[in-house]
Amino acid sequence: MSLNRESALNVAEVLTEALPYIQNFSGRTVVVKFGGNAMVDPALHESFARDVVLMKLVGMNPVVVHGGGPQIGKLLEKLNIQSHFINGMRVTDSQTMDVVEMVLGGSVNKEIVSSISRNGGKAIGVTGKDGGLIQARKLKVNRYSPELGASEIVDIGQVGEVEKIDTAVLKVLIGSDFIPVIAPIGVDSAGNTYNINADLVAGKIAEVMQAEKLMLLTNVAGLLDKDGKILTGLSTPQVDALIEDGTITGGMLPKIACALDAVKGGVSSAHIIDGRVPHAVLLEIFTDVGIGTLISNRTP
Ligand SMILES: Nc1ncnc2c1ncn2[C@@H]1O[C@H](COP(=O)(O)OP(=O)(O)O)[C@@H](O)[C@H]1O
Ligand SMILES: CC(=O)N[C@@H](CCC(=O)OP(=O)(O)O)C(=O)O
Repeated sequence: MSLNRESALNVAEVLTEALPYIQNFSGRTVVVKFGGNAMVDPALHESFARDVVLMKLVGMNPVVVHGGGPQIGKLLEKLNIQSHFINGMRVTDSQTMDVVEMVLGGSVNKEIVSSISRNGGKAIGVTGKDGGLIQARKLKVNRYSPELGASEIVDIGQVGEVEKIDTAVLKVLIGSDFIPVIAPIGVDSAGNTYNINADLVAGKIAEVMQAEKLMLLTNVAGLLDKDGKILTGLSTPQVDALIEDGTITGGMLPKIACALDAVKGGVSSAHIIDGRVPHAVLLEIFTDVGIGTLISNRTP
């Protein structure tokens, strides 16, 4: 692409504006969760990969955790396997688990690794089974039952929560300048495999790595109120009230919970941002343009 003098000056301006951010974040870990909904558009997939490569080139340590809910849904549908969600979690029997592992650990993971490689980065794809990265246990889900008039624990199959992250494999990869690309599948000490919501994995990884930022890319502009306005800078009690009055539901539930947990656990800030915006990651990191919902340990 050739630039005229005016646009070349704009480029120079943008680069100098980015300088303090590059200096501040150099050597810091940034965990980026690439949601399944945000990755359906090939052009956006490519711009995401370029952003990650650029972050690495300017000295940050990006760690990618990916979802793949819609991609899992498509294959289940093809195979005529019914699927449903409780509290934003996919009910996972053993047949569904096989499909989840195939899609997350296989096609989706390798597609992201390939697009990062195509754009000049060195990525390595792993699932939580590799190097014992994600030790999991069965998730107990509490759901309000109108029949009982109280909440009850429901069994949603092989759905897990993170018990422990063993960072050894991540440190080896980052130390050798690879970009880790992580599929949210965990395993327990008995060898049982678990399907884990990708937001929860991203939050825990950000916490144990004491990341500078946790960025959750999704298919909405951020956390929205009932009128569709973006909410930002929220405290835990405010979030609890929004869950209680039904403003936050479905896939936004694990997202907001893990963002709050991550900042409580020492991550400087968590961002829920619109993955449908080209270069959403770069805009968030290198500019003052506040996009999406920010949750930081500086909120009241
Ligand atoms: N208050 C809210 N603000 C924004 N999105 C919400 C809210 N409550 C529920 N949602 C739903 O959460 C979805 C995002 O979660 P999810 O579908 O799991 O995305 P991803 O695949 O990116 O993880 C949105 O598309 C929206 O349907
Ligand atoms: C337990 C559970 O719900 N696991 C998710 C894992 C993938 C995921 O989290 O994908 P997104 O980020 O695209 O939603 C699922 O089976 O869909």
